[in-house]
Amino acid sequence: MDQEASEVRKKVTIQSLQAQRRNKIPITMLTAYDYPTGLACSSNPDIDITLVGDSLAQVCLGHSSTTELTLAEMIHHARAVSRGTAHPLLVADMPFGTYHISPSAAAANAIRLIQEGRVDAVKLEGGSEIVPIVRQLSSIGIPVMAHVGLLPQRYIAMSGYKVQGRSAESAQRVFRDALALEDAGAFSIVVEAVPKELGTFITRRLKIPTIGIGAGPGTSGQVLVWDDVMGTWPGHKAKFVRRFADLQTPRDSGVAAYASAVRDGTFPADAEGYTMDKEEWEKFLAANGQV
Ligand SMILES: Nc1nc(=O)c2c([nH]1)NC[C@@H]1CN(c3ccc(C(=O)N[C@@H](CCC(=O)O)C(=O)O)cc3)CN21
Ligand SMILES: CC(C)C(=O)C(=O)O
Ligand SMILES: [Mg+2]
Repeated sequence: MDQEASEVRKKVTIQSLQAQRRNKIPITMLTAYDYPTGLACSSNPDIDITLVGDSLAQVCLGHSSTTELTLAEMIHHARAVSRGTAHPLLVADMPFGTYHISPSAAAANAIRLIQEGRVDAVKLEGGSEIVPIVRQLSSIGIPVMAHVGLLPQRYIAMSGYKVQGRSAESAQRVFRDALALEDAGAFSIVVEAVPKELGTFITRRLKIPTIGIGAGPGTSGQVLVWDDVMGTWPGHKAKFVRRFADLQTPRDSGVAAYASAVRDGTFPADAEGYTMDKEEWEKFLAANGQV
């Protein structure tokens, strides 16, 4: 990252995020999947956290579910995002299956994400059942962001992407999970697709910052997926998505303008190419039997 960009804002830390929570300055998190989107997140001093979400499986690689993403793929993308990241805290999702087998396997894979993927922290989906894993990672100095509520890696087990915590019993489960994950050492927690009352309640009861996605305005921060924000995701638009830009229209018109200019011969123009001294060109022609 160049000097100029990194001078815009000091590197975000776990401590500075805590301060934002305390001072009620909403935390902004946005996903990125490659070098240019990493640069774009980093270009604005008001982005606090860049997340290399496993949503990249769907929005970037065309898979139908995040469960298809491998650790090697995540490392490859995280490493690219890291090259474009200066001040934001860089977090990567641990892909499905890379942290469930045992705390030591989870640690080995998280270490790869840090060393090879060059991220600052890892994010794990799950509740009380992953407490030993979160405890292990936190205890060896790997910052863990937890993720409760709707867990996209379990869309089959949960029979689809469904709002969580709508009954008293389900809300209790999400709340207890959040408390247990904080106690296990998570530095922050994503709360996905829960009623806004619950998002606010959890935020008030926890000491760590909560980052909501479809959890209402009462969380310590918000996160959205890059392609949802930019209007380039052609798939289903969840209720919590707001499009902040429409990049699809200019993108498609760029493709169309290029194709038509090549077709009608207006591209390339004279100035869009190179020239050769006449003398050299004649020498070349003569050497090839032409006058
Ligand atoms: N483009 C994109 N945006 C995301 O936010 C996202 C991904 N992809 N891929 C990984 C996960 C999957 N996520 C999803 C996907 C669908 C819904 C969804 O359709 N929710 C229903 C809720 C229906 C209900 O229970 O009432 C909705 O209509 O909002 C929510 C989160 C969030 N993540
Ligand atoms: C939507 C966020 C929270 C996420 O987990 C992802 O992008 O994978
Ligand atoms: Mg994810």
